[in-house]
Parts: sequence; C-alpha cells; structure tokens
Amino acid sequence: MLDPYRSFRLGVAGPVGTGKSSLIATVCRALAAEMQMGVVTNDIYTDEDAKFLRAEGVLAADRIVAVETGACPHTAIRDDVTANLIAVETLEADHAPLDVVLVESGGDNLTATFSPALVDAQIFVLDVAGGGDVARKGGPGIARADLLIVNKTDLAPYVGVDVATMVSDAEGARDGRPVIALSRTDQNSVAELAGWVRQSVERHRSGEHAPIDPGPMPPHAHHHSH
Ligand SMILES: Nc1nc2c(ncn2[C@@H]2O[C@H](COP(=O)(O)OP(=O)(O)OP(=O)(O)O)[C@@H](O)[C@H]2O)c(=O)[nH]1
Repeated sequence: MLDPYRSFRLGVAGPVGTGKSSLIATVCRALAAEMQMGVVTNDIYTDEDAKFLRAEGVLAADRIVAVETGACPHTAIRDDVTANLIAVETLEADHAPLDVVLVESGGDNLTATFSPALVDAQIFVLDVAGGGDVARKGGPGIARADLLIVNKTDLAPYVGVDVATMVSDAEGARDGRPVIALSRTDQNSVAELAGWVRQSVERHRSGEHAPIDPGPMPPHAHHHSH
C-alpha cells in the first residue's frame, strides 16, 4: 500500500519564460480548495519564483519553498536530486498529508526533464511565443513528458501562430500522450488542466500510474566558473 504521507510529486519543466510559475499558480488557484498542496521552486541564485508564487497568494506562504541550485539548475532536477527531495519530503512532513507537491524546474535555457527519482509525473511547458514549429523539434520533454502544454494561446494571433497546427504537431511527436492548449485567461483550458491533475493524483493513489523517465537532454557542457 502507498504511504499515505507520500504526495503525488508533479514536475513542471520547459524553456525560460514559457509560463511555468504562472501555470503552477493557476493549478493551485483551481485545486487548493479541494486538495492539500505544496510547491518547490528551483532558481539559480535567488528565490524569485517562490516569491512570485507567495505574492499570488494561492497557497499559505510556508507551503512554497525554494531550492537554490547554483550554476546548473538542470543538474538539481535530474542528476543530483538530493536538495529537491529533501525540500519535497520536508513539505510532506510539515503539512501532512499533502495530496500533491508541484516542483518547478529552474530557469536555464536547457530543456531538462526531471528524474523519476524526484517526481512521479511531469508537465512540459511550451508557449506560442516560442514559435509554431518548436513542437515539431521534439526532444525528451516534448516527446515523453506525461503532459505537454502549449501555453499562452491568447497571444497566438499576435505572434502569427496557429494553435490547432501547433497542437497537432505536438501530438504527432508524442505517440498519443496528452497535449493541452492553455491560457490562464481561458477558463475551459484551465478546467481541462485541473482535470488532468485531479485524475493523475487519483491514478497515483490507486497505484495505476507508473512514473517514466522521458530520457536525458542532448549532450551539453557544464561551465564551472567558480
Ligand atoms: N498572455 C499570457 N501571458 C502569460 C500566460 N502565462 C504566463 N504569461 C506571462 O509570461 C511571462 C513568463 O511567465 P512565468 O510564469 O514567469 O514563466 P516561467 O516559465 O516560470 O519563467 P522562468 O521561471 O523565468 O523560466 C510572464 O510575463 C507571465 O505573466 C498566459 O496564459 N497568457
């Protein structure tokens, strides 16, 4: 039987500025009345994202904790997840029982995915402003995250992107895994996202959900400047 004090741990990754913090705020706003939630943010040297989420007032301030990752935020969610695991487990212990802990990846330009040692499932976030063809380019997050978000659909007319095409390109790269076109101003899309999270928490609890590793990102250099 699952440990009742073990939450559903849900990662949120994706390129810088695609709306990860905003999506987490949206999910908390939609679900905090019906489930117990916590958030862990990863930032390079600051706790900017945690501050933003506390300022949004969607959860009690002590349910949002920051992990400062140093130079390589992708390392902290994939290769050495210790600091993040401690943050998640501390939240789970302090606020037991939590239903879900959202973990936001750090804002570096590499599109890292989470290790399954840290999260049970992960959302990968793209936005229409990144260009309509980004979904076609693939990569582990786009191809194999549990859920892909095409975010900021309200901006599509201004950036010349056709949302339906971007979504069908993304679906083509994902072998049947779900894609949601999202805007925080479109309540139907917010309800669809909240429904996916709700169903994922239930599948995790019933033991139906099996965490997968989307796979490593492409080879890259680690710069050690200090
Ligand atoms: N128009 C529009 N803007 C959005 C939406 N979601 C987020 N944004 C804006 O996009 C910008 C980036 O959002 P964040 O949530 O900070 O993105 P992030 O991915 O967490 O950014 P980093 O942590 O720096 O990687 C902000 O100016 C948000 O207000 C949306 O649905 N529509």
